[in-house]
Amino acid sequence: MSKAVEFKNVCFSYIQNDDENYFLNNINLSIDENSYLALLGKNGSGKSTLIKLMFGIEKANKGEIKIFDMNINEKAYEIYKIASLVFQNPDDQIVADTIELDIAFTMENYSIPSKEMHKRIDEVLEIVELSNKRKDKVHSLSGGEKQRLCIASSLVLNPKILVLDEPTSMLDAENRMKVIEVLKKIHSMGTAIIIVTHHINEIEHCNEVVFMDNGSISFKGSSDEFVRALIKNDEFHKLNMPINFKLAYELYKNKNVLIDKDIFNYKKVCESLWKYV
Ligand SMILES: Nc1ncnc2c1ncn2[C@@H]1O[C@H](COP(=O)(O)OP(=O)(O)OP(=O)(O)O)[C@@H](O)[C@H]1O
Repeated sequence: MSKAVEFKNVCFSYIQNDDENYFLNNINLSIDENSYLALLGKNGSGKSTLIKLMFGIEKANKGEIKIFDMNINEKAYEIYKIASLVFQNPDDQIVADTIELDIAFTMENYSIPSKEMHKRIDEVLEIVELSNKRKDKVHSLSGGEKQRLCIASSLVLNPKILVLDEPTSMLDAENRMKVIEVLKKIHSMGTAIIIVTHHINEIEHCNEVVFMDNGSISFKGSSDEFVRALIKNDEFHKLNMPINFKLAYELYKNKNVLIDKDIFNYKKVCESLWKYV
């Protein structure tokens, strides 16, 4: 299986010529091409920094970063064809007045023929469920729709990996779910996904989790393993845990009952709780 992302012994500091106090110190990370990975961690733990390095927005002081076997420092143009980044705030990303022009922008940069461009705009709008808004002005969209437009624009070149930095942080629960449904669809079509998020329940849809703490990777494993780690280990409780995890943690600690498989099913979590109250 190909590696979508590989970090080898990567060190990075925001302070120039600082070779002693790296913020990211010796990061080794390997992400498979079929991964749907959640990147978690407290504020300031280094999640966005890792993403910026992945896209060459910041340069590593030491080590090597490869996207599908291509070095980010040598093959940036080729990498941007197969790797797309979606920012937290859609307004940082949207460049045109209308939806179709915004989606066309990247394709124009890569000189895609006009006929193909029109076809691709239809396809990506269908994926994000905005087909009926093709001719609309961007300013008429809701926050959730704008975020889905950014996802559509990031899909035009059919990327092999899509990276999203807190795409749901500005959205209400309903719009968050819509974005998640779109991401599930994109993953099922064969695109690797990395999503930075503070919403722990979003790991339900992921197959892998990376947890960052103060510039280091302190956990990498399957989402099932991470669920069990959250329930069993005190160390993660500095996070803002959702109520289902808090209840599961208390049940495990006080009654030695482990609710891991049903953790995302509130009814089942409550049923387990009722037995002990
Ligand atoms: N351009 C910059 N110059 C200097 N320091 C920076 C810069 N960008 C980020 N930092 C610092 O690097 C550290 C990690 O920041 P980063 O944005 O990667 O964290 P994060 O985990 O994404 O946080 P959040 O969840 O709040 O978005 C923080 O201490 C931050 O202040």
